[in-house]
Amino acid sequence: MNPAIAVPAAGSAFLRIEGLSKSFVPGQPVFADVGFTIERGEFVCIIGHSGCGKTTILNVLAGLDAATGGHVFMDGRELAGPSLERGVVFQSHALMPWLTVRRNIAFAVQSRWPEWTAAKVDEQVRRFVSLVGLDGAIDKKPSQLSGGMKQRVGIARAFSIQPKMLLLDEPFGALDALTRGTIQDELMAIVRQTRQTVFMITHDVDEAILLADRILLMRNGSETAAGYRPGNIAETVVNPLPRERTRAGLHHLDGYYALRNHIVDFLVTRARAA
Ligand SMILES: Nc1ncnc2c1ncn2[C@@H]1O[C@H](COP(=O)(O)OP(=O)(O)OP(=O)(O)O)[C@@H](O)[C@H]1O
Repeated sequence: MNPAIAVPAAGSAFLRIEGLSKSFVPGQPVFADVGFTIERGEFVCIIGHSGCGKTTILNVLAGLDAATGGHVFMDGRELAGPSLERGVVFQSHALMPWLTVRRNIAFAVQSRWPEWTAAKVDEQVRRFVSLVGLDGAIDKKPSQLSGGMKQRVGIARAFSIQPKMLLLDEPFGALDALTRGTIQDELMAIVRQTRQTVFMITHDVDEAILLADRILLMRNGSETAAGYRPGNIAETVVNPLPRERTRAGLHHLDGYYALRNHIVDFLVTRARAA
C-alpha cells in the first residue's frame, strides 16, 4: 500500500475498501479488485464458498495480514496494522485459559484505557458480561464454561473495548443450532443497542438474513476459458426486511423467501461458476 496515493474519495463511507487483492502464489491472486463500503452503524455480512478469501479480507481489515494491493480506509484514515479500534471475534473463542471471565475481559479493557482505575475497568467488565447474560459465570475460568458461554465471553470482550468496528469470523460456527440461535438474537440486540458497525463472515444464509443490512456475495477464483479469474465480490444484496426482525418471525416476512432463494441460487450456480 502506498500512502502517497492513498487518498480516500470525497464523501467516503465510514469504511472504504478499494481495489483490494491478495496473492499467496504470484500471478494467481485469491481475489482481486475487491471494493465495498460500510456505513457507520451498518451490519454487513459476507458469504461465499470455502477458500474464496473471506477470512483473508477480514484479516486485512483487522490489520493481521497485509493485502498485496489496494487500500482500506476507516474514518478517513488508511489502516496500518492491528488496533484496539477494531475488535475481532474468531470461531474459536481465543480466551486466556488461566484467567477468569472477569480477568479475560479486564485485560482487554485495561489495554484499551490504561489510565482507567481498577474500579472503572471492573464496572465496564460487569456491564458487558451482563449484556451477554453471564453475570453468574464472571469468576469462572474458560474450562468451566460451555462452548456457547465461551463464545459469549469473546463477544463481550470484543464489545467491551467499544471498537469503532467489530469483525466477526464465523463466531457461531462451532455451536449447536439452539445455542447459535440464542446468541444470534443476543448479538443482534447488543448491536442495535450500541449501534456497532459490524463486518461478519458466515456460511449460514439465514444468519446473514437475520443480522445483516447488506450481504456481500463473494465468488471464488477459477480457471475460465479466458484464463484464471481471481475471486471477487459478485454482488451486494440489500436486505429489504424490516430491521426489527427476529429469528422466530423471519420466515413470515414478505420478501424472506425471495431473498433466501436469491442467495442460495448464487451459492449453488454462480459462486464457483466460470
Ligand atoms: N497463509 C497462507 N498461505 C498460503 N495460502 C493461504 C494462506 N492463507 C490463506 N490461503 C489460501 O487463500 C485462499 C483463501 O483463504 P481464506 O481462509 O481467506 O478463505 P475463506 O473464504 O475464509 O475460506 P473458509 O470459508 O474455508 O474459511 C485459500 O485457498 C487458502 O488456501
